[in-house]
Amino acid sequence: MYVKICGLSEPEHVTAAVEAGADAIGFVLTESPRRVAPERAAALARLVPGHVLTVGVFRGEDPATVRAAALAAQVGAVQLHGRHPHADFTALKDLGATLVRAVDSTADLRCGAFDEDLLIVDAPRPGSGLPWDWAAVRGRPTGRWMLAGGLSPANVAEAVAAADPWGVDVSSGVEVAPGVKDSALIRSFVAQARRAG
Ligand SMILES: O=C(O)c1ccccc1NCC(=O)[C@H](O)[C@H](O)COP(=O)(O)O
Repeated sequence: MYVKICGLSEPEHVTAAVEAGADAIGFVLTESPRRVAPERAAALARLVPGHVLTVGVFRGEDPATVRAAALAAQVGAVQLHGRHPHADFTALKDLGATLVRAVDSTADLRCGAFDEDLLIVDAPRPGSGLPWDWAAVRGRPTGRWMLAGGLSPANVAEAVAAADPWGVDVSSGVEVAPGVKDSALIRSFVAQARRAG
């Protein structure tokens, strides 16, 4: 089970996620209570070993803005959240970064349909922490796809059993307050996700 921990902003939580065995770590570079400046993301990314993917998260920005911020943040992946057109992914292909398309369950759920490398199937409002009907997508997404939206250490096993994803992604569920991550919850989520699949 591939595990992404998203919305990190403090060194101690980046280190906790790496030591817990997370496969990917996300830094929000768009409007959000979790937003960090690209330069801070770059400083945090320097704490991450090469086998862990660093992901810059965007929603609605144009490719030129994404490119500039991703280069400044020195992340290995860019995640475009929402209804970005195929052309946005095409425009970013030469960045050499892993491309992540993040959508809700009403979108095209074939990983690679927009030339992305990874797909996230999320709740309608990203970063909301609200569970949704994960079972409703079972069998629909193809390829390397992650389930997101309202996951937590307490429910990730249930969510994996319901949707049978390739991976999982969490933000709110490992926080003690909006935007405030908790190292124990991060460790617990990774452990529970590994156990689930
Ligand atoms: O996390 C945010 O604040 C956010 C804001 C705007 C666009 C995307 C955002 N997060 C993207 C993620 O990949 C989250 O991990 C995902 O939406 C799951 O969030 P949660 O339901 O809080 O676990």
